[in-house]
Amino acid sequence: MSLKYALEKEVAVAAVLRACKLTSSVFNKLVKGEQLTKGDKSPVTVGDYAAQAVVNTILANAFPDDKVVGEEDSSDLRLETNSDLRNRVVELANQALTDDLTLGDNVQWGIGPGSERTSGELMNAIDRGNHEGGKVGRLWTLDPIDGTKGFLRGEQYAVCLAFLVDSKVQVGVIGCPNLPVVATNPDGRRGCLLIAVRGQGAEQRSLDNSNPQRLAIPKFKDADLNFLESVDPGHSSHGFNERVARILNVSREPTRMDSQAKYCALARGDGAIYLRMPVRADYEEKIWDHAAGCLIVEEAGGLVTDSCGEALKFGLGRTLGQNFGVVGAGKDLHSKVIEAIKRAKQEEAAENQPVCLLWSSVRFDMLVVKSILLLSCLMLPKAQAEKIVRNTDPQIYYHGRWDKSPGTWWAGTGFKLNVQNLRTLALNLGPHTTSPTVPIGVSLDYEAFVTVNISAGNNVLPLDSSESSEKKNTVVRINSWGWQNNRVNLESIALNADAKLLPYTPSRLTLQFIGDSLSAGQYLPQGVDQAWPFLVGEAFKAEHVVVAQPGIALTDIVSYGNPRGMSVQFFKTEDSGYYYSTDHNYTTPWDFSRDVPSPSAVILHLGYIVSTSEDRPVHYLQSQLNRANDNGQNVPADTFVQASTLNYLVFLGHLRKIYRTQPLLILTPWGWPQPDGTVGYYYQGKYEEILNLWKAAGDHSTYLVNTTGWVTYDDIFHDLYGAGVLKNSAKSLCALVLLIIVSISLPSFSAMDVARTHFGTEILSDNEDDAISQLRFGIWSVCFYRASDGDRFCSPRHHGYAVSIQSPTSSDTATVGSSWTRGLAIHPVAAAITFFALLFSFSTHVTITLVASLLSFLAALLTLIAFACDIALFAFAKHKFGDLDGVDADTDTGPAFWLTFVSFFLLCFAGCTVCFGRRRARMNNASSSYPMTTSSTPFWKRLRRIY
Ligand SMILES: Nc1ncnc2c1ncn2[C@@H]1O[C@H](COP(=O)(O)O)[C@@H](OP(=O)(O)O)[C@H]1O
Ligand SMILES: [Mg+2]
Repeated sequence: MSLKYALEKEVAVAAVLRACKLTSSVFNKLVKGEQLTKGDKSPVTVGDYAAQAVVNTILANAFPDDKVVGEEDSSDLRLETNSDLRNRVVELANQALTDDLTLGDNVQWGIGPGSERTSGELMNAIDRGNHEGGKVGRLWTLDPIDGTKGFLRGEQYAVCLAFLVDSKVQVGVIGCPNLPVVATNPDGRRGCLLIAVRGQGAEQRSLDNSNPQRLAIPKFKDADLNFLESVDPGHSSHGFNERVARILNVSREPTRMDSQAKYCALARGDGAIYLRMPVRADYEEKIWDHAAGCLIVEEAGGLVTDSCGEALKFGLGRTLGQNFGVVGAGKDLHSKVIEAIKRAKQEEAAENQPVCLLWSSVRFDMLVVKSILLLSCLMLPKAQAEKIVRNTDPQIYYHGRWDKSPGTWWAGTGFKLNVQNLRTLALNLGPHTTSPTVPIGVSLDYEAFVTVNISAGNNVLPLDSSESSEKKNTVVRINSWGWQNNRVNLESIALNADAKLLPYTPSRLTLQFIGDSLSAGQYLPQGVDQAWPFLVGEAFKAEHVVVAQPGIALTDIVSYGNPRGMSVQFFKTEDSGYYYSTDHNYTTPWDFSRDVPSPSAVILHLGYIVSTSEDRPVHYLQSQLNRANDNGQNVPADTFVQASTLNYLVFLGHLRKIYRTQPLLILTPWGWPQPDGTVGYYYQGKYEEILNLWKAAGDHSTYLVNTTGWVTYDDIFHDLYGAGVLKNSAKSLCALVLLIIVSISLPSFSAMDVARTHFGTEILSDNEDDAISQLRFGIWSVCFYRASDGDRFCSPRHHGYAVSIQSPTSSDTATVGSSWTRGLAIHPVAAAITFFALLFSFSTHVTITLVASLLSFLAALLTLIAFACDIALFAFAKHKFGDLDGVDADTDTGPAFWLTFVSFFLLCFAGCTVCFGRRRARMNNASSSYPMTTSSTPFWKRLRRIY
């Protein structure tokens, strides 16, 4: 019978010893050029690669089914430009693998003379370390050279290998080629091997695998306490350690060394406390940097946790996720350190108060000043420390497509949070954030989205915390709404310290939309947040993902600046840039497994962008605005459906591989409405053809949604191209011209009379000596036509004129007094108001167009009153002259009468167009809240509207 994990321990020891021999030999011979800089700016040498190749080769032979999480991967090494480096790695690895067998070695582990591997085999061996880790099963984690910077300086580094079962470390082996065997004799023999198996204790051997010694952490007297910390201040906060040291009365200087050699030193009692507090909020500790050391310390009688006292979580993947900081110490001391860390955090928060900062900077000899400042500092409410939520926190509910940076990709991409006791919220954004700002929509508790502009760095969102009450939950929804080139590179989220992040419960209905500019919300004041897919998603209270971009074609062609069509872009993107940046390449497949929950239905609206110009007539406004290139990409209908490699049917096929059972809803494009009310449809009949072919291929959960007649001219062009504004302004303009002509009236325009009377008999008027045959009523004067020669004579221009007619047979007279003509002056007033309505109607601002609308209605009302005056004058004159003795009079309405009538209707229509015709206004209504939250009454009613 053998002890548990004896074989794993033996294999790990053999592998680490060979790797140590390799790395020690390489150090002395390392030449310029034998090192690379990784993406995270950390160095990696031929030693790191070769050591990983050796250890992984041994593990693959001994335990072929075991998974490995290793620090390095071979992608850089495989590049042709790095062939020298690769050859060197192969040479070093083969030297180590073929070295003679020593005691305990087994030839079946792929070692010993004759065990050379090819370059390809060794590269593959390195990449066996690419496993993502996880909670269950057997797993190894390897850091081939931990503390690479120390290694390059010739100081401490370590080869670290740990074996885990179901995320618990069972075996840990660390080789430290430069660690003195006895700490008190730093110039003595160097090279230690530390080994621990869970439940079996920890031991140290020398690097020739001899001289085993059991390890036990000693009890430290207060005076002997000291810290073990990283050399690199970018890896662990030296300042915070100093603060904790002060609280614990630690007087000894900290021991700084690179790598997990610190854990070894702790397990041997060379130092008392391992403390590693994060410097960067977004950095997550890697499992290979802690697993082996953690077990060695624990088996030596110590405890390793995060800075809150929580166990380190090795089952989350390649990192420790949310574990914040790492603390290791003997069991008795550990709880004191955690307590001291807590106090240090509070102190740090309090010192963020300016008064406290002042206090700490005043010299001690200014005792009075210092005392006053201290008192004020203590009396001030404690500054709120922040709770930093990293972008990898599983409680962040991401939606849409995020690239690796991580950055939002398509419009509408964002995240949701469910926060208890929320008071402050700041977004820390990385350098990939679009400059200078990105507009985001923010909605609290399903209220309407409000726009906030944010940029790289720290962005405090303007929440109104006045209504805060403890223990309430707030659902925060945030998304980037810009329809193009708007990326939010989320590094972390800062909440008030006492806020608690809870899981967000997504709606059971999730809709995936795929579309183009109309779906992306191009030109809408709030982009995709006002576009149809977003509104549909909101109306259904669904989670929704919009994958849409202006000008995007279905087929793989260059289209309006998009180098690839949707049939490529839907599935792939690059990971750290946008089209307009140089690193755009569409090579990284999207990870669809992150779509949780996966969509209940997929809704497609594609086709317009690629259609032929015959199918889609150039619309009225386009021709007006001379947008010459916007007449389709001329993809023939048959190609669109089938025949080329990236067409609708192939696209559906690719979609089906991801969305195996979900209904696919194919919307026929809305069509292109013309001002005359007709709609130009394109690819007519082709969508039915697609569906039939698709069904014939065996798919029966795809449906056609025929949108014929759904969209009219007003729906599209009011807001998109300002057509509504033009149409509306045109009505006001016509009304204005008519009213001005009417207002000028007689005598300037002889035909612009409100009413006119023809006399069959020659009669006399007060105003004219000769007999007259006709008179015309204008706004400012009356004109007479002489019976003898037809000449015209007008009364002087006057506001409120009068006219009298005498009966030729009696002394009877008929008078139209000034009270009947005075009211006609309302015509120019209506014209003036119409002028202002016209001016305001050119604006696209909602409030101003509303004012334009009101002014149009006011002008219409005045025109109506003017028209009533016209009617009254006409009716009175007809009655008065008709009743006159012996007079044959025929009174009729004049052109001004009817122009006033037409102006009234034009103004009514102009007012209605602005008020009711705006698609934007309807969209705003449709985006009202969707109260599906589980929390009771929302307590943050809305964002403070200060932006
Ligand atoms: N910002 C950061 N914060 C904490 N640790 C970091 C870090 N950047 C890199 N590291 C890790 O710190 C390790 C070294 O730890 P130490 O500072 O204790 O020697 C590095 O291991 P490698 O040297 O294997 O890359 C690396 O994994
Ligand atoms: Mg490391």
